[in-house]
Amino acid sequence: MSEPHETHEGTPYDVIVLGAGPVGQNVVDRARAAGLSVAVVERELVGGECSYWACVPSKALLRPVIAVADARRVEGARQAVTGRLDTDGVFARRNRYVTDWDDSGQALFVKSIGADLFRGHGRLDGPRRVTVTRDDGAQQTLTARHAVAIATGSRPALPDIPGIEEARPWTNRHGTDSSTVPARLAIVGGGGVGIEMATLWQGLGSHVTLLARRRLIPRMEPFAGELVSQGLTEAGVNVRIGVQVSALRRPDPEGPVTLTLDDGSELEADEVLFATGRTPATGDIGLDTVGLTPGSWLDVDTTCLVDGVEGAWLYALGDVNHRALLTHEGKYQARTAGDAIGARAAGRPLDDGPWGDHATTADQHAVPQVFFSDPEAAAVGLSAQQAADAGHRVRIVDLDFNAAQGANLYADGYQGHARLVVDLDREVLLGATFVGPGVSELLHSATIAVAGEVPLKRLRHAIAPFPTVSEIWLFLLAAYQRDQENPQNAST
Ligand SMILES: Cc1cc2nc3c(=O)[nH]c(=O)nc-3n(C[C@H](O)[C@H](O)[C@H](O)COP(=O)(O)OP(=O)(O)OC[C@H]3O[C@@H](n4cnc5c(N)ncnc54)[C@H](O)[C@@H]3O)c2cc1C
Ligand SMILES: NC(=O)c1ccc[n+]([C@@H]2O[C@H](COP(=O)([O-])OP(=O)(O)OC[C@H]3O[C@@H](n4cnc5c(N)ncnc54)[C@H](O)[C@@H]3O)[C@@H](O)[C@H]2O)c1
Repeated sequence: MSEPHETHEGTPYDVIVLGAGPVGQNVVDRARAAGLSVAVVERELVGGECSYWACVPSKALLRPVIAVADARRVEGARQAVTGRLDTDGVFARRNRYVTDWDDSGQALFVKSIGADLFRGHGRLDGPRRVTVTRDDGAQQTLTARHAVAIATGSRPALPDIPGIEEARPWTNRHGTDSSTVPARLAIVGGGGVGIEMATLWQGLGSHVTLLARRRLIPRMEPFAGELVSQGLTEAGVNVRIGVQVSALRRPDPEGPVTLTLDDGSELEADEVLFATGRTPATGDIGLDTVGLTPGSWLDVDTTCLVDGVEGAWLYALGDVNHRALLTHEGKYQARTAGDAIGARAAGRPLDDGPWGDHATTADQHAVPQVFFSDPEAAAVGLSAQQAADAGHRVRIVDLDFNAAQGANLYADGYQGHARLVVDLDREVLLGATFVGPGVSELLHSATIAVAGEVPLKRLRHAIAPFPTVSEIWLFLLAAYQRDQENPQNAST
């Protein structure tokens, strides 16, 4: 296998990666660790959406909002919170975390692991070939001996509503890079982006109206959306569920935007932010040259090889395969596929059975997700409904946090709710959901229990330290045991 720095125009690389977001960089890293030469193509910033306009800036902006809300829940600390958030300080902190949208540090990392970075727009040009078009129009063709990995991510999906262009809506981009606080912000969409943006912009001083056509964060247990809606309302957000936007107008580009809702009413705001889902960034990457449909999500097998492409050379990782649009899931796929690429290139047998080194089994069973709203909502595995739909015989264990003695030292009047979904046939966890302040750090324990299929009989020996939020486990497992002893009182 060749050393990357000996590579020159015309000499094939072992692997070409399209997109240097978190997912692209992880597959580069694993392929390099396998001794393969790697070229990575990036058209914008090395680090991707996650580093500059999604996970990192949103969490950097949310943290001060949540820190103040947490202090207000503690007698003695509450009295010290006397002013408003210093928005200049909050934006300066965000700017540090996104390194002022300068990607030289991440570019240096890519080069430091021995990959060649090509700046420009990458497109497939038939099997194992990629053309790179630079901003100045210059083109270069790269070829791959073993694999091409597509990690081009996703873009905001905007609905086709009259007036949407004229309204110049914010998406996750301005929602995370703005350094001005709109006096009135309308947010359309009640998924993860919608609730996090509502939490942070209301916290920074905007009057936010959140418009959702159905319940909030619908992929989690229904109580998660209800508690988040309650928290947003208490923070001052106008949460409107069951409404749709039917038209927008903004005749003066510098003036307010007016939303017409499907009940005939109108809403005026200084900015409108659309958080209505994502579309794959696969529209202009040459998919047609390898028999695939441009603009489609890419279905993959357990090693992340794209379905329907001959020769085991094309991989799709991260948002583009639509398995779970989360950075940590994409990075897991990238580590797994990177190792599979290495094994295939070396002619070694694959370990791609369930939970094998070259299988992304957790994508099907144990996807953890945290929404950093106030309260936080954290879940892994199946909801009760998903478990029932999948035909499992389940027991549901519910707990209000005020019953969890050790946990409630965390905040005065500590509020929240947890649910376990137990597979009664195997007595293992299928899923867990926690909603409340500080629960994000609780989730990994549940992920271990779900991915490890830890028997509940053994889980009760995993002792939670007193007095921590983890004592929620103690009360959940005790409730399960009580239900087993008195099944007539239990929820199934
Ligand atoms: C507001 C917001 C908050 C989020 N918060 C979280 C969170 O807290 N935790 C979490 O896990 N997930 C979060 N997500 C989801 C997360 O951002 C994505 O799952 C993640 O960015 C996917 O990584 P990726 O590498 O697949 O794609 P991206 O991060 O989108 O990176 C893709 C890269 O490919 C490049 N590219 C695209 N096309 C080409 C081409 N043709 N040629 C060359 N380069 C190309 C792009 O420029 C980009 O740099 C959030 C999303 C949003 C919108
Ligand atoms: N902390 C995190 O992990 C985090 C935070 C934010 C986003 N994300 C991920 O990023 C991805 C994108 O998030 P998102 O919130 O944009 O998408 P989403 O798919 O989670 O939610 C979009 C919401 O918009 C609604 N919607 C769609 N079209 C609409 C329309 N025309 N009018 C009104 N509502 C409409 C949908 O019903 C849905 O509830 C998600 O997969 C999410 O998990 C993760």
